[in-house]
Amino acid sequence: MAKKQFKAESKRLLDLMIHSIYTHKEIFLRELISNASDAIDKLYYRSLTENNTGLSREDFEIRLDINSEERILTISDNGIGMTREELESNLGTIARSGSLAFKKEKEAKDEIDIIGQFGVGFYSSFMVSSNVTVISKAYGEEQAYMWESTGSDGYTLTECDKPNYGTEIILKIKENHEDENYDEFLQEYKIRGLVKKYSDYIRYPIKMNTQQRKLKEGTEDEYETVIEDQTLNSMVPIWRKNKNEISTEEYHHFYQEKFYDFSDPAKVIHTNVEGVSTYNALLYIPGKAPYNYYTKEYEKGLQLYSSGVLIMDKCADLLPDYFSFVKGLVDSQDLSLNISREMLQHDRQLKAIASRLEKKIKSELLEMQKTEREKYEDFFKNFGLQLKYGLYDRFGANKEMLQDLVLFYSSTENKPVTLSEYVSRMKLDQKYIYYACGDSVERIERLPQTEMLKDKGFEILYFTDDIDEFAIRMLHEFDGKEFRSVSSDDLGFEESETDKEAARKEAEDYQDMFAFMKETLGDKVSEVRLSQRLKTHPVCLASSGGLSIEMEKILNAMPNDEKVKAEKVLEINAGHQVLQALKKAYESDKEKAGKYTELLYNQALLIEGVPIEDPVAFSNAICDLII
Ligand SMILES: Nc1ncnc2c1ncn2[C@@H]1O[C@H](COP(=O)(O)OP(=O)(O)OP(=O)(O)O)[C@@H](O)[C@H]1O
Repeated sequence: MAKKQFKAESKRLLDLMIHSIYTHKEIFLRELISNASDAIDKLYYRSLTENNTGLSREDFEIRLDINSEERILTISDNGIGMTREELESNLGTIARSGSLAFKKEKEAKDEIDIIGQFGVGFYSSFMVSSNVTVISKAYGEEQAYMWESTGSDGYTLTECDKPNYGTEIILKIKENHEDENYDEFLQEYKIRGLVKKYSDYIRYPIKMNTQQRKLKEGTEDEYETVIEDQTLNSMVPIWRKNKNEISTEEYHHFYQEKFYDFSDPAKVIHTNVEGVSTYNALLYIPGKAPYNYYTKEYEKGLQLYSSGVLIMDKCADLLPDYFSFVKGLVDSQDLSLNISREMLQHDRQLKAIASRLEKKIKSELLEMQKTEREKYEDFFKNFGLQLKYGLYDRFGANKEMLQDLVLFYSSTENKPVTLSEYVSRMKLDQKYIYYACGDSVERIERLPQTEMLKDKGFEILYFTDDIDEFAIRMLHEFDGKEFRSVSSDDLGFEESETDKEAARKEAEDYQDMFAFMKETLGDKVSEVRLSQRLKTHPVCLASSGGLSIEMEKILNAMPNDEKVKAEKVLEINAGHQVLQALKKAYESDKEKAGKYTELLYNQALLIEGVPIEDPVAFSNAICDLII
């Protein structure tokens, strides 16, 4: 059976394409400039492969011209141009890319950087123009041609005059519309901004006659407007330069301009990778956390460039959440872009790049931790919380990546330390990595629960952020050592048999009294017992379940109705006189013993920073004692 060709209503197809591919009208300029750059690249390629062209790289340029009265914007280039047939096939056939064909035919060469591949970019000009005229003369040809279309009812192709080879795209910009402002595409300021945004790193100069206010010659305070030919683009991207050609100031200046920060970055990471995925990346770790960093408004992501053209301003997939503070950009020729160049078709290459960047960021941070400790501590003050959220996130799946980067304040070093530094200092008889939780270092410093551990010379990590204990629970252990809260049931002390026996006997002596105290407190505590961890303080609270008292405090402060309850144990210091006073009261006056019990329990809550249930009753009980 004879095969039939698909038929397409080209007018409808064009309309559909113009209005559905791109989300931002302004990208038409990026597309036309990219085409001009491709055309120049093709001619430049020819000059490299043919000896007698007499062309050199400096001869090439792209020009923009605004005629706001006539509503005309012109983009011209002195590239390879198009013959009649090429105009017909390239601009008369939707989705035919002469550039892709060229690239395939010539195979990639270092000096050229062809951008076009889908054969649709040109038509984006109809998003902003009521009429598009293309005047083109192919290099080496005598005759120039004019292609003209309104984008809806076909095109005309006629002979015309054009002195030099190259192409001119003349756009008749649409009239303003109720909800569309087209006038802006006739404003020098806007056009200059668009070139900077999307086409700053096109490798040929993009020139425009611009109006400049200048001091009138021979005067001191008279100004005049002069027309000056200006190159609008930077051309050579800083990240494609050799590292040793770039000064720290240059790196910092670029950062401040591009990412709107007043302060210098804490670290610059510049990497050029070749291999399975080839890319350049220039990353910065900010010196200060942006004011909205820990809010929902903060958007993470790196700028993504393909062959020097901006594809995406904030590509979130390039950064994991825990490194969301990193700013910067990635430039790669290997990306499979979708037709609008607004997204990536499938993210395999992107994933590969992201995973390498992640490792690079980690190794640079570790290096900073090792060689520039103060700077690292500053960095951690800014972004440490995010790293700790990262540890907690996804049930600790990022443990390997993050556990070496976190710092906690140390009771013995009096400064933030890493987990491996802690482990390296652990005593021979020390079973666990100890930690204590509280609102501030000063407050934890005074916690009775830390007394015995400190006395034995054990180091304690102070957890002052709400997330700390949750994050560490996800870690479970570090370097084979489990974490233990100073308030937990078992602190892992090695006790001799005689000590154990003495403790057992002592506990037996108070068994009945503790049962009485437990009964008095009801389900507020799960047990009353002698303490292993106190030295001078009379009482403290310990927790015996999976949920610590600190976690209870944090979870209950969250804005939801579900309240949780940690299992609390009231511990009494065996060496404190209060125990004898209690015993005396228990034996002679049960009512008094009951009051003492309530008082001690409330005291323990206060020390812990947990609000007491009935402050009035508590203060009355103290008054009763005084009277
Ligand atoms: N200024 C120009 N000079 C020479 N040829 C051009 C010019 N502009 C467009 N062309 C030709 O027209 C073809 C179609 O252009 P169009 O912008 O629609 O697609 P493309 O650039 O190939 O691909 P993409 O859709 O990815 O941009 C190009 O491939 C190129 O061969």
